[in-house]
Formats: sequence, C-alpha cells, structure tokens
Amino acid sequence: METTFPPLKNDLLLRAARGEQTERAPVWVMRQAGRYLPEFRETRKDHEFFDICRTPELATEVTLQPIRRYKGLLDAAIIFSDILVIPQAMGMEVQMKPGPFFPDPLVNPSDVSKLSPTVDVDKELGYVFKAITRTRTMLEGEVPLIGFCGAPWTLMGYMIEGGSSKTMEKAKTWIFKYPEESKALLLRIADICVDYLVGQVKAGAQLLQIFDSNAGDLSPYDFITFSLPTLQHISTKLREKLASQSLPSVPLTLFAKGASPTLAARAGYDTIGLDWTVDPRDVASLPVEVALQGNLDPSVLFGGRDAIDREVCRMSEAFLAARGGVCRGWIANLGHGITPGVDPDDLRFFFECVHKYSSPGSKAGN
Ligand SMILES: Cc1c2[nH]c(c1CCC(=O)O)Cc1[nH]c(c(CCC(=O)O)c1C)Cc1[nH]c(c(CCC(=O)O)c1C)Cc1[nH]c(c(C)c1CCC(=O)O)C2
Repeated sequence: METTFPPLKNDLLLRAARGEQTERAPVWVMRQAGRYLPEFRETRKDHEFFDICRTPELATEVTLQPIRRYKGLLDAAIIFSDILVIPQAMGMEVQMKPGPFFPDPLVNPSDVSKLSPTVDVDKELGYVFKAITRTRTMLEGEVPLIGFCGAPWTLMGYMIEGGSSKTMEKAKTWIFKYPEESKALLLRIADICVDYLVGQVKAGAQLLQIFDSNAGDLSPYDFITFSLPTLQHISTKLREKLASQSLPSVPLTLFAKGASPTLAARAGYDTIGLDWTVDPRDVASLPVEVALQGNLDPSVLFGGRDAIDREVCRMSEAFLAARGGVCRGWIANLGHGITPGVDPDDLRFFFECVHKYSSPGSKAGN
C-alpha cells in the first residue's frame, strides 16, 4: 500500500545531498527536537522518552515542534526516535534515566544467544514507520523528512557497555579478545539496520542518516577492520533492496564522529558528516560529488550573537573555499547534537546566519 504525500516545496537538502550546487546551504541540526525547546520539555513532562518514540502522534508532534518554530529557516525534519530502538528490537531492555541504561548488557559472546535470532522490523519497529508516514503527511511538503539509525559499531558499544562510556573499555575488550564473534554481531546488527532503513523509506523517509557516534573511539585500523565493512554493507544492501522493491533511491548520509572523513568516504555514502574538529578545506580532495555536512562546534551556541555570527561566517568561508568558491554539496549543521542548555532564539540566529553567509555572494564567499 503506497501512500501519496503532498508535493515537496523545499528540496534544498536533497539537492545538496546529491552534490549539487545550491543558492545557499540547507540547514538543520542534530537533536533539533529535544530538551532545549520548552515545547518539548512540556510534552516530555507527561511522557517517558520511549513512550514518545512508540506513540506516532507524540513522535510526530515533537518532530514538528522545531519545524513550526523555525518556519522558513529550517530545511529538514528528522523523525523523533532513538538509535537504541534497534537493541530493543533485538530483545534488549533499554531505559532512559536520564542517559541510556541497559539492565542486562552483553557481557561475553555467549550472551549473544539471548538476542532474538531474527528481527521482524515491521512487527518490532512498525511504530517508527507509522510515525514517519504520519509526520511526512503532516509536514505538507514544507521540508523533507530524514530517517535514521545507529551504526553497528555504535550500537554494539551500547549493548556491551550498558550505556554511554568514556573509554569503551568493555566493547573494545570484545573486538580485541573476540574479533570473530564481534564481527558476526556487527554484521547481524547491520542486516537489521538495512531492513529498518528500507522500512523507513517505504514509510516516507526522504533521506537517511547513519550515526556512528562512537567511531572516534576506534583507531583508523580498527575502524577499517570493524566498522567500515558494516557501513559498506549497509549502503550496498540498502541500495540493492530499495532498487529491487522499486522504492526511491534516497540520499544516504554517514556521520562517523571522530573518524577520518577520508576513511568514512570509503563507505559509499552520498554525504559525509563532519564534526567540528575537521577543517572542511582539509577534505577538499574528496570528490565534489560527495556532499559534506556540518560542522559548527555546538558550544558556539553558548557564545552569544557576536560569536555565532563570526563563527558561522568562518565556517561558511571554509566550506565555500573547499568547493572552489561555490555553495556545492554542503548541508550546514552542527558538528554534533545541540545541547539542552541552548537558548532557542540563539539557534534561530544560527539559522539566520547560515542563510546570510552560505551563498557565494555573501561576505564569507568573497
Ligand atoms: C548516541 C545517540 C543516541 N541517540 C542518538 C544518538 C546519535 C546521535 C548522537 O551521537 O548524539 C540519536 C538521536 N536521539 C534523538 C534523536 C531525535 C531526532 C533529532 O532531533 O535529532 C536522534 C537522531 C532523541 C533523543 N535521545 C535522547 C534525548 C534526550 C532524552 C530525554 O528527552 O530525556 C533525545 C531528545 C537520549 C539519548 N539517546 C542516546 C543518548 C546517549 C542519550 C542521552 C544523552 C542526552 O541526554 O542527550 C543515544
């Protein structure tokens, strides 16, 4: 059953993601539906985090909150959910208290047998698909809708660490002590990612982003050995399945935080997300068809208007210079998620600065 959606009025994001030249950079921010917004905190007061994810009406509502507030300034919506819905679908319990907490993490490879042997994504994650279809309809074509999932290495890390970790000691113990079992688990997660992302496109997602937020914990060699093959597996299989099911070949973004962008670019994605430690001019050697996303340090949003203006101008100069003085294949974003303490009006100012500086005719382009 195909749903027909209202025609898209703003395709800036999709054009930039395909490496095209645009009149200015499209802009959105990671975690744009979140705790820095008073309207999100209001919804959150009455509902648990994962209840919002599992209730399409609520997930749609919070996805649309930043779109309403920043109408005309924000160029994409991202479906409200979490990367940890995949471990849940595999049979693990995950609580948010306030950070992620797994009461029963994977301790050693024999624990993998506790996971569901197969995952029927329609059954386990159908609530995300419903939320996507509902959101895409309610967006009325205002901006495109982004779907997402966590990358296998980042998800395996949470499943073994049992939550966020500074050192990733336990997950790294696995890759060094049990490399084959680790690779098998990573591939198993990758296959679920593929089915989950196909389902998101079927439901109406117009671009997909894979978050390998913990990629930077791996040495280049270990990123190549453990993470990269799974990221390649996802991009290849996903494109094959989308084609064989006559689904749209949506652009794919890889945000491998802390990984070398040239290594990340080997994974075969349309867009590479950059964190704020990267100068875009240093990745100018990537083919121009590969779009770039990023990469303002999220903390600049705490620096006041002068700092935001100055830093967005500097970021724009760097991205325009990296692309030979034109705005080509650049999606403006932060270099990681927006933090809860940001004043929503300062974020508005950030969007206005991107609109002002990201075109070649601006101060940053000259
Ligand atoms: C690592 C990761 C997670 N989740 C996600 C990542 C990858 C991106 C990144 O690196 O930040 C992805 C994510 N999580 C959330 C979204 C929603 C869409 C969006 O607006 O970007 C997305 C894309 C909502 C969320 N996910 C979470 C919140 C805040 C929880 C709350 O409302 O209480 C939101 C809005 C919770 C969450 N979820 C996760 C953590 C570590 C935390 C706690 C950290 C924190 O408190 O910010 C796992």
